[in-house]
Amino acid sequence: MQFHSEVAPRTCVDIHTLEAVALAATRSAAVASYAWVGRYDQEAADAAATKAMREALAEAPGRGTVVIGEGEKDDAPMLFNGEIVGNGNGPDFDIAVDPLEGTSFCAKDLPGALATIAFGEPGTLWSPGPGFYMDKIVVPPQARDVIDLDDPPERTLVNVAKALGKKVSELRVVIMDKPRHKELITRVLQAGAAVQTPAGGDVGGSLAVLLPTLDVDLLLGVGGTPEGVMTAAAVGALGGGMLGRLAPQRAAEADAIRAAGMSLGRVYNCAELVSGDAFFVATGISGGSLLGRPRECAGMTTAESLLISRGEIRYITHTTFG
Ligand SMILES: O=P(O)(O)OC[C@H]1O[C@](O)(COP(=O)(O)O)[C@@H](O)[C@@H]1O
Ligand SMILES: [Mn+2]
Repeated sequence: MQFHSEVAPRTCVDIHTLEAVALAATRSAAVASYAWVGRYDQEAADAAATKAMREALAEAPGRGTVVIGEGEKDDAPMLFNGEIVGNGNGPDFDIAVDPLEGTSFCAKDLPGALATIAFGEPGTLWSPGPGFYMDKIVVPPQARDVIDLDDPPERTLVNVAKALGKKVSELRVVIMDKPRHKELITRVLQAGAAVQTPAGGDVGGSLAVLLPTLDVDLLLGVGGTPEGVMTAAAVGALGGGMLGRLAPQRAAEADAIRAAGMSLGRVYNCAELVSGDAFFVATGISGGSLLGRPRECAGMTTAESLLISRGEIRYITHTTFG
C-alpha cells in the first residue's frame, strides 16, 4: 500500500516509510514529555511533546497537512490545523496529531499518557471544524453492525452483549469519569454492566476495546474530536465499529459549529471519520496497561509503541543508543 503524490514526477513512498516516520514522531514526543512526567506542569509537557513531534515530522518524505491538532482547543502554537509538515519530497498525506494525549496523567505521573498520531491519504481524515467534543461509541468488530448513537445505553448494552456472545452483566464499559457522564455511568451500572471510569484518555480507552488482551468491551461517552478521529483510524484499520456525533459542551462551541455550516445532529460512522487508508501510532509516556513508559539506562533510551494498520497491531520496543 502506498500513499501517492499528486506532484510531477509522480512518486510513491512505501507505506512503511511513513510508518517509520510516524513511529519516530510519537517516540520523540514521548521521550521529550517523559522529562515532565510528575512535574505538575501540563503546558511544559505539552510544549515539549509538540516541539519534538514537529521536528520529527519535518523529516517526513512528502507533504503532510495537519488536518487536526490540538491547536485550537489548547491554543498550541505548533502543529496547528492546516500546518504543513514534511520535506516535500514524496507523497501528500494528512495527519491528525495529539503529541500528548492525557496531559494531566503526564503532569501527575498517572498511567495513560500517550503520544499519538494518525496518517491518512489526502482528504480522508474528517475535520471537525470548530467542534471540540463529540459523543462516541467504540466496539470490537463483532459488534460493529449493532450500534446506534440514538439508542439509549440500555439498548446498546443488550445489542453489544448479544453480538459478543455475552450477558450484559459480563460487559465492562469504559466511560471517562466526567460530570457530564454521571447519569450515563449510573444507567450502565443499573443495567448490570461493569464500568471502568478513568479520569480521561478516551483514545487509550478505545484502544483497550480493540485489543483482545484488555478486559473491556465498549467505550461510551463524550470526548475530544481530535481523539475521535485518531481513534477512528485505529478502529477502521482493525474493522471495529465506531460512531460519533458533535457534542458541543458550551453555547459558543455550538454557535461556531452552526456558523461553520456543520450539522449538530449528524452521526458519522468510522468510514466517514476516516474515509480511506490510514494508520495509527502511539507511544507510551507515563506507563499503564497499554504501553510502558520510556526508560533511560546507560545512555540508552527505550520506548514502547504500537502501530495499528490494515488489520494488524504491531508492538515495537525501540532502543536508541547515545
Ligand atoms: O477533559 P475534557 O475537556 O472532558 O476532554 C476530554 C478529552 O481530554 C482527554 O481526556 C485528554 O486529552 P488532552 O490531554 O489532549 O487534553 C482526552 O482523552 C479526551 O478526549
Ligand atoms: Mn488529547
